[in-house]
Amino acid sequence: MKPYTVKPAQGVRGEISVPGDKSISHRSIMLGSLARGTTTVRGLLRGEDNMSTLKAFQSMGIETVDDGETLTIHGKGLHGLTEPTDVIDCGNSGTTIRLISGLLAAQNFFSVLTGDQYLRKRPMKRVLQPLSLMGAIIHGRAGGDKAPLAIVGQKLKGISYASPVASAQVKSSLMLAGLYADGETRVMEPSVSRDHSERMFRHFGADVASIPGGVVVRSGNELEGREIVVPGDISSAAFFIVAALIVPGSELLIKGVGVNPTRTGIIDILTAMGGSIELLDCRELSGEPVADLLVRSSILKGIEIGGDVVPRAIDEFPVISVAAACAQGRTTIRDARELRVKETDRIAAMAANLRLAGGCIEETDDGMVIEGVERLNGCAAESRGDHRIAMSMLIAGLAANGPVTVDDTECIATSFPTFTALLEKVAC
Ligand SMILES: O=C(O)C1=C[C@@H](OP(=O)(O)O)[C@@H](O)[C@H](O)C1
Ligand SMILES: C=C(OP(=O)(O)O)C(=O)O
Repeated sequence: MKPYTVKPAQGVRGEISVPGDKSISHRSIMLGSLARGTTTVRGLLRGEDNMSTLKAFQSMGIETVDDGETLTIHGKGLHGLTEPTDVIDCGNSGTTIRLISGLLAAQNFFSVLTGDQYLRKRPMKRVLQPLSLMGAIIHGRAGGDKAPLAIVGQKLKGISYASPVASAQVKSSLMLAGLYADGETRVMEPSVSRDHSERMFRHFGADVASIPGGVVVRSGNELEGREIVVPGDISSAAFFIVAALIVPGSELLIKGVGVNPTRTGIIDILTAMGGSIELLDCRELSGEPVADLLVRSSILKGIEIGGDVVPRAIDEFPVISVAAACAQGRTTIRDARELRVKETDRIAAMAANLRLAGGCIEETDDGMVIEGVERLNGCAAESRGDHRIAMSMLIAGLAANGPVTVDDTECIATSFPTFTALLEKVAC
């Protein structure tokens, strides 16, 4: 347990850079390992989730050198991984376990994947079921839905799969399997999820193409080592964007944030609520759009949120619920049932925590209804071991009328190890 307390702030001011994008960091380690030759990654997120991915590839014979600035990966080509001699521990990372399940299903060796107490409760059938259609042999607890997973690598065949959920993890897992499968692998999704895999596959020379509502991968191309620069994580920037909007007297510049349109739901939602967020100096890094964000405190208004914007902002709903609790009027969030199967049930966790802070919030099956209050209270909040819940409640503390203490903030290291240091830098 590592409690942390945030006191009400007079403003959130200055200039910061947030650490590298978690999704892009995972994919750069994976594709760098599968490519021939050297890949260099600058701006890699060194959070616990990404370190789980890095250790997984090291345990399969990949050599890496990290000088603190650049991670160098000595890739061994598509068929260069070796059988891990022990169980691979994916820690808290859904992205690690789901993506590498697709990759390992196609290797000529046996592997076992597990994770922490939270990851072992999360559903895996969403990837294992389509992988089994490709010919994968994967056993898991709870009828094949929960880790630990035992994977007996096989020759796979391409399939055409329409995923019932918009999930970049499902899509990417099948894309990785598709690098090895006979023929082509098509994945369709009900609305667009983050497309970092598509962009990075292309960057490394894989045969990948966008099709209406999805993506197609053909096996055959070797991947070639590349130089990658990872942009700042918009999911991490989101906490500071909301902080600057809800604390009066704020003006914050967040430099070098990834603004891939499949991730900018948070900007669209907060702008629709009346938030002042300017995109400055838009540019491109390794095939990903980047901008500096200038955020000024704003009077927010409640809105209706649902549909296609939801997967484009999926990790941001905990902090969006904080913004909604500080807005005028009612915010309704729909179509966000996926929040119930993240590190924790994020709908239940935010409803309980915001109520402790004097918020007026009702849970629905697939979202929440939040009535804004004039000012949140100080309170003792519970992270439930979920990094995004911990950070969201600390942001709520900046705008509350008394201190907010979060009971356990160790989990923040999952995605944003420098969070409290940056908070102390900009909160006045
Ligand atoms: O592919 C990725 O990097 C991720 C996809 C999302 O999960 P789902 O695919 O389950 O929506 C997101 O919540 C997660 O933090 C990262
Ligand atoms: C849900 C998340 O990640 P993952 O699924 O990789 O554990 C997250 O970072 O909010």
